Amino acid sequence: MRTYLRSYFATLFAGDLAAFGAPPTDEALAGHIRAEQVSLVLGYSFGIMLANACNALVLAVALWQSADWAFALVWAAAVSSAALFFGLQARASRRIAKPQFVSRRTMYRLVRNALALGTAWGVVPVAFFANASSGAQLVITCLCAGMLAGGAFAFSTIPIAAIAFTGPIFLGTAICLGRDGDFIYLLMAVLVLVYGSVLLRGVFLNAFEFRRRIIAQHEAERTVRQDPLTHLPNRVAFNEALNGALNRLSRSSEEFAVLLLDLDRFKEINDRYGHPAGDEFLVQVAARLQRCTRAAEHVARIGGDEFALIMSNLTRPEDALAIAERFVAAFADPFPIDGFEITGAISLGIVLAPRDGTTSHDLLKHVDIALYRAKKSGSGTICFFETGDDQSARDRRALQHDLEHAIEADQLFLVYQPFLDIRKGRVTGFEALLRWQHPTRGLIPPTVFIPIAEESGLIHQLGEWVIRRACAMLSRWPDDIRIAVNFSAVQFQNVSILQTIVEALDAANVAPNRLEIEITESMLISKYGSAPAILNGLLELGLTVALDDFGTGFSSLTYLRKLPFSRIKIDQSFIRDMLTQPDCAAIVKSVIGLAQDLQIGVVAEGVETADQLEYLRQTSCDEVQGYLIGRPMSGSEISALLDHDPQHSVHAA
Ligand SMILES: Nc1nc2c(ncn2[C@@H]2O[C@@H]3COP(=O)(O)O[C@H]4[C@@H](O)[C@H](n5cnc6c(=O)[nH]c(N)nc65)O[C@@H]4COP(=O)(O)O[C@H]3[C@H]2O)c(=O)[nH]1
Repeated sequence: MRTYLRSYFATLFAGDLAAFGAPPTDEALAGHIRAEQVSLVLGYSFGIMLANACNALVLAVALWQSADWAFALVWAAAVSSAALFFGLQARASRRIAKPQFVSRRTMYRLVRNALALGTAWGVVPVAFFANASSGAQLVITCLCAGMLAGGAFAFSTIPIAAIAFTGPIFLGTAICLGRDGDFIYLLMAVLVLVYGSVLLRGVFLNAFEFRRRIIAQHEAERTVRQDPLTHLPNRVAFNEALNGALNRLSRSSEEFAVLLLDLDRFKEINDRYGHPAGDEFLVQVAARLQRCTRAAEHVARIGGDEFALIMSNLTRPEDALAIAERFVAAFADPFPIDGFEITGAISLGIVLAPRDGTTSHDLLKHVDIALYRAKKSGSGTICFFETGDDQSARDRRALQHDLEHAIEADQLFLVYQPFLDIRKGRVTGFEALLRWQHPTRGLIPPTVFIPIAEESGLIHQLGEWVIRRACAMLSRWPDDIRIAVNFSAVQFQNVSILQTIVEALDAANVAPNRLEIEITESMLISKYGSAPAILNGLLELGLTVALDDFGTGFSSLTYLRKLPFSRIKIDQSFIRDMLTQPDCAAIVKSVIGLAQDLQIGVVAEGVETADQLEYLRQTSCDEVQGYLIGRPMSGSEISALLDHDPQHSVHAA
């Protein structure tokens, strides 16, 4: 019972209408309602307090001739200075941004102040009415009535504060009127009672309506600011929180950190296990991330697989690192979804404000750059932003700018690396590899500029150029020679590539089966929806498709069964180590066996030594490619080579 009463009174004095039968809310929402109530009261406070001070002075003047003038003067001085003090305080706090949450303690203080001021006015009829002149009595009556109405209006959203303020005035008036015993005064007392109850009823109706409106508005805002899947704050809420943190930084130098997290290989999970499983994965990730943070901090989901956290009041950068490490550790255990154990991982970028920026634009740009470096360094990496990062981002942008003009400036060219049929000892074709001769930076390798082209979308233009150039070159070579062209995952976004291929083959007048497209494993499970359509389109056109870098990506055995590849290319990392590491040798042997069983060709990439070639010959590998057979060469070198040896019997060195 005691606990019940204690909790009831705590709710009552916190201005919560649940104490008067309204449905209870959680503390976060209750705090938000209190913030709205207090903000409204503060809005009126300065004017009302000024009126209080004036009224107190009017009363002192009206009682100047009365026997109680000295007490009235002291009373008026105390009330008007208290009213002015509170009024100025209210005005000052209005200048500060409106809080989203107000504690119960603040509301207790407000109710207490209302009671104190109400009591001060309640004293007036009791202490001064009897000895006052009839004119002064009229002034007292008017003032009390005005105070009652004003108080009820000011506290119309907080009934308990309205009761605390008006209650003593009603009581004082009732005592004053009842004490005399005069019938007219008794009638007046009844009138005051009726008047009071109508006033309070109005206060309650208004307060309930106000609360209902705030809750509805809060719900609406929550849907705008909340990610519907994970129920975490979304990008809108995150941006607001970031602006709030920046405001606090400028006002009170409160430092903070922004952590940006990206799920590694989320697209693969989505594609492999289906979208419902992908959604469930995100929900579980959100819950694990939220468990790693401090109570007042909320991880936000700001993109498909991107999460962010603002760590306010940061004392040391190590604190941000500690949370980041907790995030990484949260992925140690797999996620149980639909009977599967799905493993996940994240990469993280961190910026510190003000060190890394004092505007949201700079901070977001820099955290993105830090995340980019983290992702490049591999899963589970955490990177703080470094000034050098900015330089490398600028470099990337400059390179992208130059790449935009590289085709028309004739800076791109293809080199060709041969495939050797081991059994026949002759060249069967060449892989076209793109090169960029930059006017000032020299020769830039594709591993540098292809990712930039992919990120910027330039790859479509580049890819089309490569296809046309490769087909044109192919037309100069014998009919039994094929050419292989690399395809990026991004190119699978653009169905028009099929048209380009048809046009290029037509223009060069070469048979489609001489053109091979090399795609990587990761492309098969890429996010690009049109991938299967384009793959089938390629096959329908009569092209062959090779699976590049086999063994380095996600297991694509299922795809091997589903899609009619003509060749698998074993990644060079396995070839490099197969003579020293038994596991690599086992993988090479089983991939060759697999290709034979599936009746498709198999090429070993990166063959550099005669021993490697011999081993591959013994394991019945079909074709090899690597520096031992030939480095990438220019078109004219290849033409000269083929002209010189019509049988293409280029033997290994
Ligand atoms: N250490 C060693 N390396 C060898 C050996 N034999 C060949 N290589 C290199 O291995 C890479 C093989 O190409 P990739 O796996 O398709 O990997 C290619 C491919 O993914 C991409 N790329 C090249 N040209 C194009 C293109 O036109 N379009 C697209 N989308 N990507 C391209 O750039 C990657 C790198 O190309 P490159 O720098 O030309 O590097 C080439 C080649 O020069 C060897 O015996 N030892």
